[in-house]
Formats: sequence, C-alpha cells, structure tokens
Amino acid sequence: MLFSKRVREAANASWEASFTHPFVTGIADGTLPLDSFRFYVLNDAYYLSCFARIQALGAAKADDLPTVSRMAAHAQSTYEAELSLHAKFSALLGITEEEQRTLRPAPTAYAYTSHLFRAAYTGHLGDIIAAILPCYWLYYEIGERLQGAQPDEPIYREWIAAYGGDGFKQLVQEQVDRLDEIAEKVTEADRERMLDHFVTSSRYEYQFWDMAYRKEQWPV
Ligand SMILES: Cc1ncc(CN)c(N)n1
Repeated sequence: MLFSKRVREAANASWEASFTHPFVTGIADGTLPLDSFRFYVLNDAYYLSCFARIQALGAAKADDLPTVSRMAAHAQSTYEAELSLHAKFSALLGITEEEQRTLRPAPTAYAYTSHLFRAAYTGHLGDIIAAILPCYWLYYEIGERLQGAQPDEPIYREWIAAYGGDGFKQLVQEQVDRLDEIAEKVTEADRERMLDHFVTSSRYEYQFWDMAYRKEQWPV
C-alpha cells in the first residue's frame, strides 16, 4: 500500500470530523458567523507565516537542488497565494496591520505551529512533508467537496474557489508524491514517526476549525 494511503487511512476519523464541522459546513451554506471567520483569518495569517518558514526549512533539509528549489517555491506560493488572500479578507473584515502584528495566537494556533516546528527542527525532509501534508491535502478535499456551494457571503465563495482550484491540486499531488518517494527509502521507524506527524497534524486541523468557531481564548 502506498504510504500516502496508509497515513490518510490512519487519520480518517479526524478528516471526517473536519468535513462536518460547523465551521466548514457554515462556509458552504453561509451560516458561519463572520466574527468566527475573522478570528480564523487572524490566527490563520499567523499560522501561514509559520508554515512558510517550515516549508523553507524543508528546502534547507532537502538532499538535492531540484527539491530545494521546489520547497522554496512552495514557501513563496504560501506567501503569494494564501497570505495575499488573507490580506484581502483582512481589508474586508477591518483587520488592521497593528491588530495582526500584535496578535497573541490562540492556544490551538500556537500548539499546531509548535508541533510543525518540532517536526521540522528534529526531523528530516520526510518528517516535514508528513507534518505539513494534511494542511495541503485536507484543504484541497474540502475545497472539492464545497465546489458548487453558493453561500451568500462573497468572502466564503472566494475561500471555496481558492482551495478547490487546479493550481492548488498540483501542489498537493507534488507533495503526496514526494511523501511516497521518501517513505520508500527510509526505515520503518522513520515511517512510524512520519505517520504520527501526519495524524497529529490532522487532529490539529480539526481543532483549528473548532478554535475559530468558538473563538478560543487562553483560560487565564
Ligand atoms: C490551519 C490551516 N491548515 C491548512 C491551510 C491551507 N494551506 C490553512 N490555510 N490553514
């Protein structure tokens, strides 16, 4: 069985829970309160600024120059495509640069990015790809599922269009293939650790919707 299939199956419960989370279904039918989406955009801009750094760490840890170049291109694309989308949403939602700059990330945003940094700093490129892949792949599957949804809120329509498109699909497939290639070459202990990173990131993806939906705060 391809390693990508194995990890996808291991994380299936979290993925199914994401598909039906009210944050996701609320984007599709337009019932998601805008203040939850605003909370998401603020914390996701923080998340993506960490994510681009982790992709760049993947470039630094790659064994060959073509992979260095591709991982760096992925970091660039996070900046150009996703963070610029958030810049547009921020303007529409009245999020100021000052508010973004002084944000203290919510507990889940902080924990998820810390998990990614840990995998990246302690592991090899395979650890990094395994940890970041749910971020690509889950959003693509959600984008696909939500194609055809016509929420009244234009921001939600734009969000759906961004993740269901062909450009994003190619990036996802490239990283799935990279994961499978690396998994063939490493030890079973490496594969177990990589599977664990994938499952943990999938759990955090679910929690990230929930964090935004409930506008999660630090308890003290
Ligand atoms: C938390 C999270 N996960 C994934 C994505 C899609 N790259 C995102 N923007 N934010």
